[in-house]
Amino acid sequence: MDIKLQQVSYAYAQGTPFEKRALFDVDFEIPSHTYQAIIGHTGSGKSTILQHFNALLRPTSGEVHIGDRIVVAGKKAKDLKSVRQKVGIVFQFPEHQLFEETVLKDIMFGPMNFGVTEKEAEARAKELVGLVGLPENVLEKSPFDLSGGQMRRVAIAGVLAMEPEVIVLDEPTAGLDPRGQKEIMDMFYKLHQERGLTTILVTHSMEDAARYADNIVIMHEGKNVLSGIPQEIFKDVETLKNFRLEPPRIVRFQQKIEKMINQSFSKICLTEEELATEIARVLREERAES
Ligand SMILES: Nc1ncnc2c1ncn2[C@@H]1O[C@H](COP(=O)(O)OP(=O)(O)OP(=O)(O)O)[C@@H](O)[C@H]1O
Repeated sequence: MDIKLQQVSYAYAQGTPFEKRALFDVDFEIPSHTYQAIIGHTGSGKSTILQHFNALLRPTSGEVHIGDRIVVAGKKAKDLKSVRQKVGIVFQFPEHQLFEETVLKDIMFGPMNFGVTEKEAEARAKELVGLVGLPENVLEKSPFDLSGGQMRRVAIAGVLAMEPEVIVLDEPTAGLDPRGQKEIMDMFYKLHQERGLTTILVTHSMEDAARYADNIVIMHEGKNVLSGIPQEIFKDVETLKNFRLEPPRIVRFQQKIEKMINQSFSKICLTEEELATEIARVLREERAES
C-alpha cells in the first residue's frame, strides 16, 4: 500500500491565537514494501507527519493518499477504521498504553476490536510473542510484572497483531539498552524483509537510518528538504550540518579510510600492510568513541 503526501501543510490550533504551523507543503511518496526513514532535528515536524500516515491528523491543506483512500482538509473521511488497521503506529514508549490483566489479553485486544474472532486473535498472540523474542509462558502474566524491554515487546506484538500492511515506528528503541535496541531494530528489519511490511522509521539515530532504510527523507523546519538513498544523503556532511544533523559513524569511518587510500597514492605512499594497520587503528578508535 503506497502512501503519498501532496502539498501537505498542517497547523496546530488553527484559527486560534495559539496557532502553530508545523508542516509546510510536504510532498513525498513511500511506495509499498520499502523501508523509509524520516530524520530531522527536534521540532522539524516528524511526529506531526507520522500522525498523517493513518489519519490521526488531517492536513490543514493538501492531500494524504493512504492506499486508495484520500484524506483532505476539511472533509470527513469515512471508514478510517480500515486505514487504522492497515497502518499500525508504534508510538514512543508504547508500553505506556498497555492496560489489560494479561499479556495475552493485551495482544488480542486490537484485533478483536477490529472484528477478528477470539480463536484467531489468540493464535496471532501465540505466534507473535515468539516473534518479538518473548517466551510463550509470558502470555498469562500481567504485562506490569515484566521488565521495560519486555513490556515494549508486548506493545509491539499488539500492533503487529492487527496484521498491518504498513508499520510506522516512532523512535521504537528509545530508552532501551544497546542490545535491546539492536534486537528490536533487527526484528523489524526481518519482518520487512520476510513479509514485505512497508516500514517507516522516524528516528534521531543516523546509524539506524543508514543501516536499515532504502530511502531517507530529511525534515527541517516543517519542510521535506532532502530525499534519497542513505549513501547519497550522508555523503554531503556540510549540507547535513545545515540541517543540524551529524553523519553516522560509518560515514566518518569511510571518509578517514578514503583519505588514507588517497595518501597511499601520494608521496606518503603507504604500503598495503601499513594501510591495513592504519584501517584497523581507525576502526578501533571509532569503536571506542561509540
Ligand atoms: N500539540 C501541539 N500543539 C502546538 N504545537 C505543536 C504540537 N505538537 C507539536 N507542535 C509544534 O510543531 C512543530 C513540529 O513538532 P513535531 O513534534 O512534529 O517535531 P519532531 O520533529 O517530531 O520533534 P521531536 O524530534 O522533538 O519529537 C514544533 O514546533 C512543535 O513545537
